[in-house]
Amino acid sequence: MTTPTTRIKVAGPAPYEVLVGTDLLDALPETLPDAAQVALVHAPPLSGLVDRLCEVLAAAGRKPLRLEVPDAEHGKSVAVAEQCWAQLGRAGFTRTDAVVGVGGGAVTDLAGFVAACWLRGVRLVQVPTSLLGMVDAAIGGKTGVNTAAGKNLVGAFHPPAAVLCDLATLATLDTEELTGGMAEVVKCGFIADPRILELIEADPAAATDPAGPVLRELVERSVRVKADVVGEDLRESGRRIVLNYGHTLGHAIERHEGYRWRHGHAVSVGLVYAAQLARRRGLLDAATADRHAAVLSSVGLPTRYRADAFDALLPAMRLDKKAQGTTLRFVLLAGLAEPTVVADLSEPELRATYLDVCVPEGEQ
Ligand SMILES: NC(=O)c1ccc[n+]([C@@H]2O[C@H](COP(=O)([O-])OP(=O)(O)OC[C@H]3O[C@@H](n4cnc5c(N)ncnc54)[C@H](O)[C@@H]3O)[C@@H](O)[C@H]2O)c1
Ligand SMILES: O=C(O)C(=O)C[C@@H](O)[C@H](O)[C@H](O)COP(=O)(O)O
Ligand SMILES: [Zn+2]
Repeated sequence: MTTPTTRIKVAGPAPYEVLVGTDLLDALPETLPDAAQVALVHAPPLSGLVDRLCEVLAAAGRKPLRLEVPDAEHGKSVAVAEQCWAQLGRAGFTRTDAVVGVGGGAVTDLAGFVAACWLRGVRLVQVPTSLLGMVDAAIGGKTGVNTAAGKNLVGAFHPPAAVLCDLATLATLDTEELTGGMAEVVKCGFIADPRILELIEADPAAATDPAGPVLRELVERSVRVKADVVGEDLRESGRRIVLNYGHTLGHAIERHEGYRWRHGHAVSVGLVYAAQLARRRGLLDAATADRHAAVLSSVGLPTRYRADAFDALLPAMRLDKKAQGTTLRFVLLAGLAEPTVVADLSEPELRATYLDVCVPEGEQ
């Protein structure tokens, strides 16, 4: 069923719109005026959707170029980006041509990085097809790949010219992937829009129904939170850091798991950890801290991690992009929707709080 399209503006040096609705795929050519060639970066699970986008582009007189890449985090590497650049070179891709990322956050991060580097930056449109991609990864211009050193350590800021969030594409998304996306939705609830938390708490099943109105409202609210922040601070020189709530431990867990854990699942544990750090500090009341695990587990997200992992996680946390020199910086809450940055956390404090989020020995 076709539904009205919501248009959410993202401010900044080159403003753009995030469109949320259904049947948005036909809108792709108009987001790319003058592009003769359009490279569609996608993983195998989205090849059917890319067939349709190729037809739409061809009907509009554009030449589509399919760049199929390995799925999920396997595609998010310098080696895969290099293969994409080789294909762009063979096709004679110029600065008036464009790159489109079609898929989950891993593909939109990779496609963005490919576009940011080719000829030092060509036009990019994102067509996110996972919940996480729609509410977070495809918006705001953070692009990048993983390296042996860690998660997203190589990348560039390269905002898209448009983002098309076609909710109908969520119909084929695996339930666990949808659940992963809910971690970033919950993050938006805690850092900026508590109505998100109320909607999930009122009916977690409705909140995770991909065809239902509640999920649409959650997507729109989360997009507004992200758009508001990145529109003000594209390059993370200030406020944007709040979007990293839960990610210091989250990224360390992803690396520790060799990227076999989903991003959202790792961030979920990271959110609970950050809440407990704030509670121990006396920054956050116990009820709001405990609300984190309650709302995250209500939608099926994990809230605990291995008890024996802290010594491996700490050095990974130190590689976080928020670190300044040897000082780790955490985004914590000083109240509901009151994010703040805390830099003076000691190792004993980090270790003691880890006990609050770890699975007891013997249950791992
Ligand atoms: N740039 C940013 O601001 C930002 C923000 C948040 C997360 N991220 C990154 O996003 C990535 C996680 O994204 P994700 O959770 O979307 O995971 P993902 O990209 O790995 O996708 C998960 C799986 O779902 C499949 N999939 C996606 N859409 C589908 C659909 N409609 N139907 C069927 N299968 C579909 C994918 O092919 C993949 O197998 C991480 O790499 C994370 O670092 C980036
Ligand atoms: O957009 C942002 O800024 C974020 O921090 C959003 C995060 O959800 C996202 O996972 C992002 O990729 C993390 O960025 P990083 O700079 O910590 O790699
Ligand atoms: Zn994230």
